[in-house]
Amino acid sequence: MADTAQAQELVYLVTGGCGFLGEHVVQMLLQREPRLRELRVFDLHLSPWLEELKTGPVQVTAIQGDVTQAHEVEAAVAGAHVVIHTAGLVDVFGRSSTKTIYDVNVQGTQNVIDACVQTGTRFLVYTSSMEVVGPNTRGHPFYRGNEDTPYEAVHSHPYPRSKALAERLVLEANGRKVHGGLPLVTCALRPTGIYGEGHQIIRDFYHQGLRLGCRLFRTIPASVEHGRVYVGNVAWMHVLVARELEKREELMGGQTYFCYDNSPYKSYEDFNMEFLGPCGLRLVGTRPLVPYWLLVFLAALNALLQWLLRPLLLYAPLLNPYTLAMANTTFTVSTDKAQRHFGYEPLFSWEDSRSRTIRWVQTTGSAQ
Ligand SMILES: NC(=O)c1ccc[n+]([C@@H]2O[C@H](COP(=O)([O-])OP(=O)(O)OC[C@H]3O[C@@H](n4cnc5c(N)ncnc54)[C@H](O)[C@@H]3O)[C@@H](O)[C@H]2O)c1
Ligand SMILES: CC(C)[C@@H](O)CC[C@@H](C)[C@H]1CC[C@H]2[C@@H]3[C@H](O)C=C4C[C@@H](O)CC[C@]4(C)[C@H]3CC[C@]12C
Repeated sequence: MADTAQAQELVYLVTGGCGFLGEHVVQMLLQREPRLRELRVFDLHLSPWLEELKTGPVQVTAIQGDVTQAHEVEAAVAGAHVVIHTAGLVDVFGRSSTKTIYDVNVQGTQNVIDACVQTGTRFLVYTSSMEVVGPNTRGHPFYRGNEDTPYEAVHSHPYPRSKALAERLVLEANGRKVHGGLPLVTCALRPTGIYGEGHQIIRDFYHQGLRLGCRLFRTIPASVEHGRVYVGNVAWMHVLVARELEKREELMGGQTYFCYDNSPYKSYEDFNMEFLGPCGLRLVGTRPLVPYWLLVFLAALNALLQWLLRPLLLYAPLLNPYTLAMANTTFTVSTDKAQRHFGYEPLFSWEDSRSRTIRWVQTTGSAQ
């Protein structure tokens, strides 16, 4: 728990606080925000671990709610000093309808903004995504770019489109007068591919490898870099930006920041092997074992099967046209904007991030 030498008078709200990133943001706030009096955790699905947090010095208020319901959001926001909005539908596998993705990611974000304005909450941090930039539908590489790198952000998939629209709503809301007459101060954080304890996709790859005789088969060229960032460092950036937003509102208000740390630049599959290798898996092939055209065909077949089977069951494999295109397009960031604007430095080294993730994957293997 954080040192309580400072007066505890702040109320924070974390939407999506029971999610993969949200849980780490909640824990990081409790450990590193000494001014916290109350921490509200708002989520559609509340997790049992919340109960363990209710014995500490900070009042942890679990709120089961839906960001698409404006009245529920307003009730949760009322009285909060800061809102960290991580709630979202992260779906690139075709599990949810386009409407549902927009309802949650766009309308839900609009509801959070409106609630801040109506209740007088002045500081809003939004969890955006690298995908609001790219990779774009043209497959243009984004090689170690930054927040100012020119890039044609063109999307067709509902998830990146919804994130881009939501981010624009948040940034445009910066400066709006909230109840009480003071300006709303907003900013958006853009994590690249987050990894770490609780990451469902790495768990899926691990279990897939176990089923294939402790092997995974390379499908992506090793030369295609994909940006990755440790969940603890993303959580730390959220806590830091929320703290500094009040002191530096002129500089930080309305800004976007990529989330970054010292995780190495590797292909998506090679990066995953940093954790899956020590857990007993090996990646077969120094280059893709099947030709790209065959992967395109298989991805399209998966999409067709998903559509045909939808009335009967949800078929949502990792390989689909969108995930294949993403994995095959270089997208990495190299920036220090967060350091320059609010003094961000990664809290966890690459070595620490890696060992923590390996330990977690090893526990999930026994828990399958
Ligand atoms: N995972 C990544 O690699 C990654 C990368 C960049 C950005 N992001 C963004 O980070 C945020 C969190 O992502 P995550 O990976 O932790 O996903 P997640 O699915 O683990 O967490 C999302 C949380 O939001 C909650 N939620 C969903 N719909 C809701 C609703 N209608 N009302 C209230 N709560 C709702 C879910 O219950 C869940 O707890 C998302 O906004 C996502 O776009 C994720
Ligand atoms: C089946 C193979 C082609 C395999 O290599 C596919 C990997 C694929 C599931 C992932 C490749 C890139 C990932 C995405 C990326 O890390 C960034 C994202 C942004 C974030 O906001 C949400 C998650 C994601 C879309 C992430 C999802 C998995 C990949 C597509």
